[in-house]
Amino acid sequence: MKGKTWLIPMLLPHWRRVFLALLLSTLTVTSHIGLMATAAYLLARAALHPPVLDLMVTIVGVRFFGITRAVSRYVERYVSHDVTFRILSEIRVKFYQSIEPLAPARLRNLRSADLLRRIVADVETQQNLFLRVLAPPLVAVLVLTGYGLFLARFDLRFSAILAAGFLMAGLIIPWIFHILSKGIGGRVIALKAKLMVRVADGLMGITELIAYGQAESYLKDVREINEQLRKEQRRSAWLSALSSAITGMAANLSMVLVLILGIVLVEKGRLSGVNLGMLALGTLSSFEALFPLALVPHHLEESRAAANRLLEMLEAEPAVKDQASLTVNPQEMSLAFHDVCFKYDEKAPWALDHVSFSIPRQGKVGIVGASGAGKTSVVNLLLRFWDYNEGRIELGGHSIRDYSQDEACSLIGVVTQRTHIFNATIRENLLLAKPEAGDEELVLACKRAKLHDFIQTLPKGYESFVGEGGFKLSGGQRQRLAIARVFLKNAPILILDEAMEGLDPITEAEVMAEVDRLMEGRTTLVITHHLAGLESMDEIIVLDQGRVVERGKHSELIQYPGFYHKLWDRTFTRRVQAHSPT
Ligand SMILES: Nc1ncnc2c1ncn2[C@@H]1O[C@H](COP(=O)(O)OP(=O)(O)OP(=O)(O)O)[C@@H](O)[C@H]1O
Repeated sequence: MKGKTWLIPMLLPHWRRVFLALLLSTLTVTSHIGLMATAAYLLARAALHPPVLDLMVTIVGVRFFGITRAVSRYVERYVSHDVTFRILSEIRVKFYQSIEPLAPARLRNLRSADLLRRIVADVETQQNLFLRVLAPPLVAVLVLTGYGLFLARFDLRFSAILAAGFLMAGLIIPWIFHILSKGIGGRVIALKAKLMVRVADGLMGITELIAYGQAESYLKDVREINEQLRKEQRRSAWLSALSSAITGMAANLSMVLVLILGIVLVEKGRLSGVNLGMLALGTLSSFEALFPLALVPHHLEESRAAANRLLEMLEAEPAVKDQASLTVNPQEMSLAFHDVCFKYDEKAPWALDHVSFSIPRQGKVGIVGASGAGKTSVVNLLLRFWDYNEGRIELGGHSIRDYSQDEACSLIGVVTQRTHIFNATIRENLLLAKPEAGDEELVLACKRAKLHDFIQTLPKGYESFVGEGGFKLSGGQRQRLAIARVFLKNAPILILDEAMEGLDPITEAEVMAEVDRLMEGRTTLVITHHLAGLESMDEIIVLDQGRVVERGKHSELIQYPGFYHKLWDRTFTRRVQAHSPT
């Protein structure tokens, strides 16, 4: 039910425009009735050859209604779409504000195509709720009342025929089709979303699909979903067309009944013959108000399904709830994990199991471990993407739960192997870290990250576009851009999460110097598979399946026959092999 009514509170602040749109819509239908009725009356009167002057008022009436109909239709479309688009833009903002706190924890389960569909198509579908669901019944009631009163002046039975026709075409027929089309709108929305996700996934993985010879079977899957969608849409179109046709029949039937009653009344001398055509055509054209009602069930079902998908996101609980914020002194930036336990969901195993370590202000700690050991989970907790289950995490002596996510993030600079580079200019990519930074600051940060000289060689310098995901940059340049961002942000805590992963040894050695500079004066957490550079760490934590299995300085750990020793051995042997002559 909520999916049907949720838009109403959003309409209330725009009640003036909504009311005006309803009035204009009623005026359009009324003008149509007026045009047909006066035209019929004019023909009937003209057939009796009265003096032309007697017809003048009716001629003016035909012109008046003709013009009013066109103008009011235009203004009505303008006003109703204006109010609808205002509401749509409010929904978009509201939706974005609601999903922002859900990122990334609650959004991970959604495919990007599905999320995109919710943001774009499901929001767009909401325009039908006012234009095609709420407005038409109200206009129909106003027209029924107005024209019904007009007919009552001639004979109450005309009004009764009109009311019966409206009841049939406006209530009974839509209700029957509502039952017949139950679930179709929801299925169409769900299938469209599924198709979009499937196509987007396939396009992104097209190389793998071709390489593994799976393109044809994938395409078959897409075709199947498409076929299901086509069947549902065909059924929906068939029902809509049938419902419109039956509504048309109800309109014609009402006109015929009015005509029959009119003829009887004319014969009895209780109605002038010139009014016959006017009453019949007026009745027929009053059904214009009812034609949109035939599609109300279809649009209602679709808007409800789309609204439910939006509400699912709007009402989702963020993984981390922001508490009242503290004011902290960034100079005091120490970091500590005390017996922290964390799992991604209730049934999952512990990703971190009683993990403890601490980094004093400007200290350096390294975390190593095999894939899946829980290294990135430590970062996820520090950035407040997720909340931990047990223990305590402290930033600058305060529980991290006392910080809002924004505050926690503002204290931490992160360089990861997956740093996202936006399809924008170098300047815009840098400003992400500090939107208010001036040119001098940007240049200084890039000089410190050893990126400035490269930027100078580009024809457009800082205004150069770097392409999607920064594809116009090399791996080393992308990492340098990430480092420049952190220099710009100048956060007191630094996290290097596999920052050197994927770089060749020469680039790695070059970038390492910039990373060392970045670490100076910052509380640093280094997460890595590579042991290079860990000699300078105050402490190294070795994680295995979420548990701390070894800890100590590099010089201590290589003495102990454990995971670190093995990893060191392997790294050392690889280095020797790489440098020995073949
Ligand atoms: N978003 C997630 N939802 C559910 N489980 C997750 C999620 N991210 C990680 N995990 C699980 O938590 C555990 C720890 O993962 P984590 O990413 O922290 O390991 P890692 O040491 O960083 O691995 P890698 O070096 O491969 O990045 C793994 O078992 C992983 O499957």
